[in-house]
Amino acid sequence: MIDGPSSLQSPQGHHNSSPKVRRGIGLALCERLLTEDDQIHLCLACRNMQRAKAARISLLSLHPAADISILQVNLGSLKSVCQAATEVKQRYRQVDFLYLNAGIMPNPCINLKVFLSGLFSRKVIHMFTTGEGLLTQKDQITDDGLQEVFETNVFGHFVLIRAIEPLLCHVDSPSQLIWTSSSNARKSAFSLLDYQHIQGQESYSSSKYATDLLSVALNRHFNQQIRIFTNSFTITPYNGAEALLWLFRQKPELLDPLLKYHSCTSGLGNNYVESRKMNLEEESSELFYQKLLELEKQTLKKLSESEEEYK
Ligand SMILES: NC(=O)C1=CN([C@@H]2O[C@H](COP(=O)(O)OP(=O)(O)OC[C@H]3O[C@@H](n4cnc5c(N)ncnc54)[C@H](OP(=O)(O)O)[C@@H]3O)[C@@H](O)[C@H]2O)C=CC1
Ligand SMILES: CC(C)=CCC[C@@H](C)[C@H]1CC[C@H]2C3=C(CC[C@]12C)[C@@]1(C)CCC(=O)C[C@@H]1CC3
Repeated sequence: MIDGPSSLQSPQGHHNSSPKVRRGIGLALCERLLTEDDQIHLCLACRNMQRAKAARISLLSLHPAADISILQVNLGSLKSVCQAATEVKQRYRQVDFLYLNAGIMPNPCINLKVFLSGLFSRKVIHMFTTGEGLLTQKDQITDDGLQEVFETNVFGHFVLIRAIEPLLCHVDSPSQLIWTSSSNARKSAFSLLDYQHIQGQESYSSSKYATDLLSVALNRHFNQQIRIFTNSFTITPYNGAEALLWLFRQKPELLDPLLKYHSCTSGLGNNYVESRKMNLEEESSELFYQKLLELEKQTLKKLSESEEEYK
């Protein structure tokens, strides 16, 4: 999911006659961005239009003069991602900020053994801030034949970025792409040989590590125009939006593409941003990027062939 001035943002789901506004990090970010600058144009990219409208109304109740539009996108469907990209290209000439915030962690289960041993070890704080090795998930396959967590958290965003690339790369005013990773990203959960995480049970950690790797490769390929940020465990969505808002205020050329920017909250409840070096090799990021280009080629070909069949 995406968001930002002259760009896009967070989706909401479920078929419901009176949809409630889902108060995640995406909506908190929109509120904070509009408080910072109510002249921006926000486009909320959401998978469920009812909930997108509810989010828009909620934002307008706080910022009545704000310019907010909505757009439908389901990141777990390549067809939907391609349609959304076409729509974005029709509506806008340039996207200044692209926030890729959507992410799922389906059916999480706590590994009690890891939790109990972590509780009585020196790593207890690390465990509570990263959830490292603590959670397993049950993944499933999408209609595109991909792992759902991988497609939603990584590949859907990747295809979208590439599809709207002409709106992002302007020499005179470069865009900022801010992709939500996590402190839960873990190198050992990811494998280049199984980047969709078909074989493991830590698809979320794997997908967030994949995000970190891709941010580095995208930054290189898009001529230093991409920056990544990550959250730690967030006590409230408002706190979780801290690094996202901080990045909105930064000059991209002063940021280091090998750092992740974490939203943190002190014991006294003060929010701050901390940068930490990512645990990755640039060579792996490039290899992964090439693999995704290949996957994109194959899956888009399959999609257009199946659409031809229906004609
Ligand atoms: N909460 C936390 O502690 C942390 C969160 N993060 C990351 O921050 C981001 C936001 O998290 P948070 O606000 O807590 O999570 P939420 O579950 O509240 O929000 C996630 C958003 O992603 C959307 N989404 C899910 N699947 C799709 C899809 N297929 N297509 C389009 N949109 C989709 C959801 O839409 P819908 O309403 O339709 O489901 C929802 O709006 C995620 O990337 C998450 O991984 C990182 C670190 C910590
Ligand atoms: C008392 C009791 C049963 C505590 C369990 C706590 C855990 C449920 C949390 C401790 C650290 C948390 C955490 C996350 C989820 C919940 C915990 C595992 C995330 C993995 C959520 C999504 C992220 O992106 C990062 C978070 C890191 C910390």
